Amino acid sequence: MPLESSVARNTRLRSQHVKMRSIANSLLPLIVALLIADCNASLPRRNQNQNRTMSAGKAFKVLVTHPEVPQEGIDLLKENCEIIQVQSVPTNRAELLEKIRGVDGVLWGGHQPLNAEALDAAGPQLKSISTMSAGIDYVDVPEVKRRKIPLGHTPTVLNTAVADLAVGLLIAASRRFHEGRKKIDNDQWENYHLNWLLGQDIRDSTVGFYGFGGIGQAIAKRLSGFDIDKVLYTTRRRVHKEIEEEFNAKKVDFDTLLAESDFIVIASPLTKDTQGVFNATAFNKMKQTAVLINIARGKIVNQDDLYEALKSNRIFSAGLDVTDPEPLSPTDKLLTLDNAVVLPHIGSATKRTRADMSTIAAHNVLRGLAGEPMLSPAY
Ligand SMILES: O=CC(=O)O
Repeated sequence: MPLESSVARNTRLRSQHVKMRSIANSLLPLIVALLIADCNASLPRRNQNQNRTMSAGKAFKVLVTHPEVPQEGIDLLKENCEIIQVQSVPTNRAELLEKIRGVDGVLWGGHQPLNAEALDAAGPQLKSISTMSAGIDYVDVPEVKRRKIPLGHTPTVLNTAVADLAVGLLIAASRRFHEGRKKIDNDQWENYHLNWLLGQDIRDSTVGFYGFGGIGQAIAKRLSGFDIDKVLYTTRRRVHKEIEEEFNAKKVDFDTLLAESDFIVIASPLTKDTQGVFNATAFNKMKQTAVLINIARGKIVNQDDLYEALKSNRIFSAGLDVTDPEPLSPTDKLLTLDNAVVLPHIGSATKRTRADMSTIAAHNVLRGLAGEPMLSPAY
């Protein structure tokens, strides 16, 4: 039998990896459902016993810090816990600090600071907290850790919603949607010019990811249908070889990412190391035709420098779901630009995703109360 050539072998292995990964991806919702079912089965029994020994009432008091947390999560908590809920929107800090006093668990349903002030107000009996977000830059994690309080968050369930939106922004920014719409509004429809509103092609492009975790990979998966040439990524740690193979992705340093990418997608957490890294120096290293997408956190970009880079056409355009600050003022200079597509931080804003986020957050809280590992621990 002829020996298989190394090219044929690599192709076969790559196709096996892709198949395995696609099976794993399609099983993900099932795995989450099974985990949830497992929680449903185990936690009530445990807590019913605790209720019995406590003889009356629910075992735990849980504060939900937002009145609009989807019912799915509230119903889960209600089975075992007495719920106290903040009623004000936007959250009134005084109400939150008053209601948090003496609770055992907290479902932190907004992006207001979760810090020593809130933890002190709660008191030492607090044993479990979950945010309802992937990013936790508004949480003083060292302070929560120091008090040994389990902390959960809700990554993964929002990957697809955020990735869909990122692709939308990438197309909108590269094909000048915002500028085109303004032309209609201003009665400047000039399509008798052949070179009117020409954009950047996605096909054959190099897409660079600053941060290549679950959300970055979900975006790359979607873009693989757009005939892109290659994926570069900059992260602290290299991702698994199988993932690199699946997306034809290569880890590069930041300067290479800037210099070689046609599209740069920011998909990393905001930390002291990532804050402001996309500044004038970085924009000056990018291609003049480059499109910048940010679905992560506004503060990773120096927004004044971005404004200058867009205004002077140093880079082609930007698509931003996140800004600094949020909400952005309606008079912000960024909004005057034709080549900036700006959205009001709606990456995870779909009905199903919000419901899933509340479900995972509720299970995190219940598991923390039961002294069990959370579904998605934040540390
Ligand atoms: O930005 C949204 C999140 O971090 O969940």
